[in-house]
Order: sequence, then structure tokens, then C-alpha cells
Amino acid sequence: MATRQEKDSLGYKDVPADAYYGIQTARAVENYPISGMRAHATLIRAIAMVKQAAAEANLELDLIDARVAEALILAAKEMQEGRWDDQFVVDVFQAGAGVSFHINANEVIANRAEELTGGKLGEYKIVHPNDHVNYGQSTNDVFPTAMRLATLLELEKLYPVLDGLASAFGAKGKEFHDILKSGRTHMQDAVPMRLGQEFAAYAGAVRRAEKSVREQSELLRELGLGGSAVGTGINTHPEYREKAIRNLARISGQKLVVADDMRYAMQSNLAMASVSSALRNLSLEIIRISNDLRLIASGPNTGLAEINLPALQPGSSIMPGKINPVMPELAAMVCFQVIGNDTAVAFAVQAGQLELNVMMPTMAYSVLQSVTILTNMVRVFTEKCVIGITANAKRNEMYAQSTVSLATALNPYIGYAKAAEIAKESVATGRTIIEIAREKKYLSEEQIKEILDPAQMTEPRLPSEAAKDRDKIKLR
Ligand SMILES: O=C(O)C[C@H](O)C(=O)O
Repeated sequence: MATRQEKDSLGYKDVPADAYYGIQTARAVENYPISGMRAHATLIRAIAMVKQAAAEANLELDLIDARVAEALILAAKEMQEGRWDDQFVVDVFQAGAGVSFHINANEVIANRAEELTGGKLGEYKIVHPNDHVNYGQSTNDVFPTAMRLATLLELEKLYPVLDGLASAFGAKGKEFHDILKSGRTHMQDAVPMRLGQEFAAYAGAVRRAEKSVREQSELLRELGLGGSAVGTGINTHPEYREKAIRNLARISGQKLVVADDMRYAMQSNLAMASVSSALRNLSLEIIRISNDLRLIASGPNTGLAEINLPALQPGSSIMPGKINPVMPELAAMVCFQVIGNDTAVAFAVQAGQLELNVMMPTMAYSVLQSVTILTNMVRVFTEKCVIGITANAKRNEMYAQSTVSLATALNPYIGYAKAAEIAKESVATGRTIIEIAREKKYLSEEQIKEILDPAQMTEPRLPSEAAKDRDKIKLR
């Protein structure tokens, strides 16, 4: 492999001749051969936006040469388009507050700008990674800014798919309105309800969890860009931070504000912990719902078999004709990963010391991965599973008619004790509640039909005349 030699404060080192990154990135590649995973594309896009915003602010303030600034801006724009993604070669697991990722960005922009201004890769005669690309900046302010912006940008992809999932559950709620089933609590027969009510509630849970992610992500908009080292703003123009963040808001299309306390913006990663925990809570809800789907779709012959999930692939390598609930299984596993990521984020967030939290690379990796895998999973889960769910009306009807808790509807008329006797007899004999209630003759046939109609039990109702005047009922 052809190489060029570069020099930094530690000495000389060979770098691949055609690399846009430089010597410090090459050192980091050797130091961190950990996972083989590279920076998230949205983090690259975000840091490129930060570099463009900074170069524009420094140009407006007449702090860097216009020719250099224009080349930096062009290189940063190319980076936002993904043109230099393959030059981000440092492992996601790296030490030191994201310095290596930051320097990787600085070196690529410097080399590309050097090329654009007529120089050669690795020369740094016209554009220098530290003196120009990093003018008035530090990893202390650039990395947290890029991480927060990347998270906001990536979340923009999650919201529409969550809306899609909630709408799909809402549509099933309407479609299944007329299907009566047995409710279950403690995994035992409970009173009848509508299958549509179950699905409408799933829609509500997804909507609330999404709202919470949106609310918790608001803290990400408060940025410390311009704080340079330690939040002091050393080596920056007094007007730089306002200009840089205004530029960044314009470039990214996000609402962003200058943090009113630069020290807070650097010490604390409450914003990352907040959004990560909201993603965990969303995951808890998706796991719960996907488990319910697996349960009520169990069967076809030996399970509950209330609903059918679309058949996506043969389920078994040995058992012919078996179809498995692959989408809910996938959904649960993705959510387990998000919960694990949140645990890593929690450890990283509490590990800040004094002026800085050096554990940011793991926060960025974990939160961005969580958002990406949730987005991709929710999309396929909705499209390939939820939208295609069908109901087994007869099976549900049978459960609605046979649940022992039908007896609950008798309470206001004959009292809990007598209703319990009927329920016990039904369990012991296998006969239905309605049959035994008829036999007991506490109520007229007309009353029994009305009171034990499962459809009447799914909403609150005004007490009937008979219920209001229990003396009219003959209790033996
Ligand atoms: O890279 C920098 O600008 C600063 C670094 O993160 C440090 O605080 O040592």
C-alpha cells in the first residue's frame, strides 16, 4: 500500500497515501481495534454541520481567510452528503470524549479543503486541521453538540414510523370493534371486552410513549458550542457562539439555542440520559404489546388463537407448516437491545467528572443505535405484521360466552355470593354461566338474556330497574 509520511507532536507516522484522514486518526485506528464498527452516519453528518457553522461564523467575524473558509465550508457540505463516510475509520469504542472522532473529522475536512485550494493530501500548507478547521473549537464543545444534534436528526426518522404504528393499532381498534372476547387478568378469565378495545389501547400506549420521547428530547436543543475548552470560550470571538449556533440551526433545520450556562452544557449529559430513558420506556411498551400479540396469536390449534399474524416465512427447519410470530419476536429483541443501551448510557452519564464527561462516545453510539434500530424495527413491525392482523371472530365469541367472569354481571342483581356459587358450579361442571343462571331462576329469561349478553358488559351502563330494586328479584 502506498503511503505518505505525516508528523504530529508525538513524531512521524505513515498514513495511506490516498487517505483524507491524517496521522492522528491513523494512531487512533491502531489504538482502538475493538468492535470493527464505525461512526453512525448521522453523527458524521452532524459534526460536518457543526464544522460548517463554525467556519461560517469565523468567516463572518473575519477571523479566517475567506479562501480557506470557503474551502472548509465546501468540504463540510460534501461530508454532510456522505461523500467522506468511508474516511471515518476510528472504532465507535474509543477513549477520550470523542477526541479521535473529532480529529478524524478535522483531518478529512482539512485535507479535502487543502485539495480544493490547490494543495496535496497531507501537506496542510493552506489548511490545517487544528488551526483552521478547529478554529475557536474544542472537542469539549464540538462533540456534545454533534452528539445532541445527531440524536435530534435521527429522532426525526423515528417519529413518523411511531405515528404509523399507532395509526395501524388504531385502525385495528375500529376494525375489531364488533368482536367480543374474554378479557384476562392474572392470565385467568375476566369479564368480556371487545378485541377492538384491546387494540385501541395499544395505539394509545404508543402515542403516549412517542410524546414522552419528543418531550425528553427537548433538552438536546440547548447547546454548548462556543464554550470551546471547559466552557470558557477561550480563543473564540465574543459573538462567535450566537453566530455559530444560529448557523447550525439554519443548516440543520432544527430549533437550537445557546445554553445559558456553558459549564452545565459540558459537565452534564442529562439531555442524553433523558432521551435514552424515554426510548427505554417506549421499548417497555413495545415489548409488552408484542408479547400480547404472541399470546393471543398462539396456536393455531393448541393456543388462544384469537388473532392471526401474517405468515411471513416458514417457521421451522423441521416442523412442516409451522408459522412463527417472527415480527413480535424481532420487536422484543430490538427493544431488549435498547434497554441494554440505556443501561450503558446511564453508566456513562453518571461518569462525568468535573468539567467534562469523557464517556460520550458510548452515549452517542448507544443512543443513535437505539433510535436507528427502533425506527427500522417499528417500520417492518407495522407494515409486515400489525397492518395484516386478522381476527378469528368465532373463537373470540366462544371465549366471550364461556368466560367464568360473565358471572360478574349478575352481582348488582343477585349479589356477589350467589353469583360466585354460579361461577363455581360452572367451573366444576363445565356448564355455562347462562345455563346455571336459568336453572336457579333468580331472574326471568328476559333479564338473563339482557344481563348476560357479553356485548352489554364492555362499557359502563346505567343500572336497570331490576338492579335498582333487588327486592323484586326472588333470591332463594
Ligand atoms: O480535544 C479537545 O479539544 C479537548 C479534549 O477533549 C480534552 O479536554 O482533553
